[in-house]
Amino acid sequence: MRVSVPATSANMGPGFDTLGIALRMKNQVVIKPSKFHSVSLKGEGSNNPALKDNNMFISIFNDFYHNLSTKRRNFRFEFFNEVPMSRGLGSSSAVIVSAIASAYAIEGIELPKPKLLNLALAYENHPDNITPAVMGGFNVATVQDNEVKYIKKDMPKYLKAIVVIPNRPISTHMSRKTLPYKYSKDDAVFNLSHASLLTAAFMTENWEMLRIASQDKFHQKYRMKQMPELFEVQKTSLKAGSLMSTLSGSGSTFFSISHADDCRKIEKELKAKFPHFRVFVSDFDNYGVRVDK
Ligand SMILES: Nc1ncnc2c1ncn2[C@@H]1O[C@H](COP(=O)(O)OP(=O)(O)O)[C@@H](O)[C@H]1O
Ligand SMILES: N[C@@H](CCOP(=O)(O)O)C(=O)O
Repeated sequence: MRVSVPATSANMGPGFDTLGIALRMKNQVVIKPSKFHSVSLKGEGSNNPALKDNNMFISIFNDFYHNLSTKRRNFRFEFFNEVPMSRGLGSSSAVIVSAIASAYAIEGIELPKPKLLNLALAYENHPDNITPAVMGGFNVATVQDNEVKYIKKDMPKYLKAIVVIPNRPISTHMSRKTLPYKYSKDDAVFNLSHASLLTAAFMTENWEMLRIASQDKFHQKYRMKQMPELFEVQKTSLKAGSLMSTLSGSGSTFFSISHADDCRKIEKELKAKFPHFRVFVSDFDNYGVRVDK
């Protein structure tokens, strides 16, 4: 059985804890019944031996598997990870979503995506990464009475993401602590109006509006101060023709969107200016978590 979950970019500027989008890069796990428990890792995390013994995926999988099954089978878990950890690309959401989906699938129990999304909420209390991880596409999400309420929009193929991954991580947990405890009414209205405009721009495919609508006063500048080169990444990307360029989740990755015709030029300029960062073009994912039995 194989489960794959896409990377996600949350916030998208002003949509703090609300907006998120799924990218084509993904984490995959292949699970096979086996005599003994074993774990193999390829890609991101493979140089971290601790992940073989103390792995968030295995502990969430076990929580669900032990609840769903009376049998005590052992499994071989083969991980193929493309989503870097603590870089603002939703690695923890990818792990949570794939572990829950895997436990149900291995027991042959149907798990509708909205139910999976609500189960994932117990492990990550903001819905902006888990929603696109489960559903794919661009999503607006909120939590009401312990349920995620969301609206999804598929992304067109003629738009691409340009992803800049710095060589240093930022932990989401630590990064949230750097944010102000309170915001002024002006800042609240600024973010409310920009997030609303950004959402409307996605829904109506008014891409030229993204540059203005993606501005934020809630979190980016506080977080980007931890890695000041990110201000230059944003400037370079916008100058080279991006439609929008925002911190991805809590960082450190920077996420831009452009027309397909412009993406290689933007990628080239970012690569030339930031040779120590990983820069690449990605398609969007419109499907979300995928289970192949
Ligand atoms: N592939 C993985 N396998 C196991 N645990 C993972 C994996 N990816 C992420 N994690 C867990 O998630 C944590 C990173 O979460 P977080 O700081 O929220 O990063 P991100 O911004 O990528 O979601 C890691 O320290 C690790 O505990
Ligand atoms: N809304 C959250 C999003 C965190 O995303 P991640 O990919 O960095 O885990 C936040 O801004 O803290």
